[in-house]
Amino acid sequence: MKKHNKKLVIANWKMNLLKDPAINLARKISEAGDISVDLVICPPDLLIDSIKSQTNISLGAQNCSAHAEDFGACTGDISAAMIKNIGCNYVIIGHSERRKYHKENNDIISAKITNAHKAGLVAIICVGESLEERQEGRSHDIVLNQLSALPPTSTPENTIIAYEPIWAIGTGKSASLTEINQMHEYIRFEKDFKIVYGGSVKCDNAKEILSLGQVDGLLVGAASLDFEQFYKIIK
Ligand SMILES: O=C[C@H](O)COP(=O)(O)O
Repeated sequence: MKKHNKKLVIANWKMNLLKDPAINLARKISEAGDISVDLVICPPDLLIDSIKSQTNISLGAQNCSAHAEDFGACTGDISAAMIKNIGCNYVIIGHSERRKYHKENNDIISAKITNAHKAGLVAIICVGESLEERQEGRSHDIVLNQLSALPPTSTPENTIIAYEPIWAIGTGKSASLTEINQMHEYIRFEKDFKIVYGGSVKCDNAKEILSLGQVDGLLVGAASLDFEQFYKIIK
């Protein structure tokens, strides 16, 4: 049974935008009226401080360190405590691009979620199967295994689950409404948290996806980089 009424739209800018266009986009979004959803933008880390100081948008990071300490000899890492300190309230963890390019497994993802919770951040945990896994009928098992990375600190208040089938990310082919609703229902049976959908969300399919009973919101990649399109989504 769906319990969460307010829709949430999370923009994942990934590794895109230089400083000036990023600030311009964030300011346009911040100053836009008639926004009917809760909104979170996850820019590249280097842009967070500038956007924080020039807009009133709620912000998140796209990753955090798995290291157990907030500070230390961990070259290139940014801790959850640092992300919180710079003014973010959210962090995306376990995106399929990080699972693929950085070989993140359940142990690493679990450590990152624990760190996010300890820092007072809401962890947005990405789960989803590949096309091959779906065709083999293993979607539920894959997602269930990914959900097992959630540490005992996870609650509906500090954790959001993003269902992102890998075959729908950046392909222009989103999952069908039935596929989305069924997987969200399955996830909710395991974890009754806020569950958002990601994967080729555009202005022309966002409304019907958001209207699904099991969908609490969206995680938007490419379409969040274009103001006109993103505004139609959040309006
Ligand atoms: O985090 C966002 C997802 O990877 C979706 O990306 P996309 O909207 O470009 O398909």
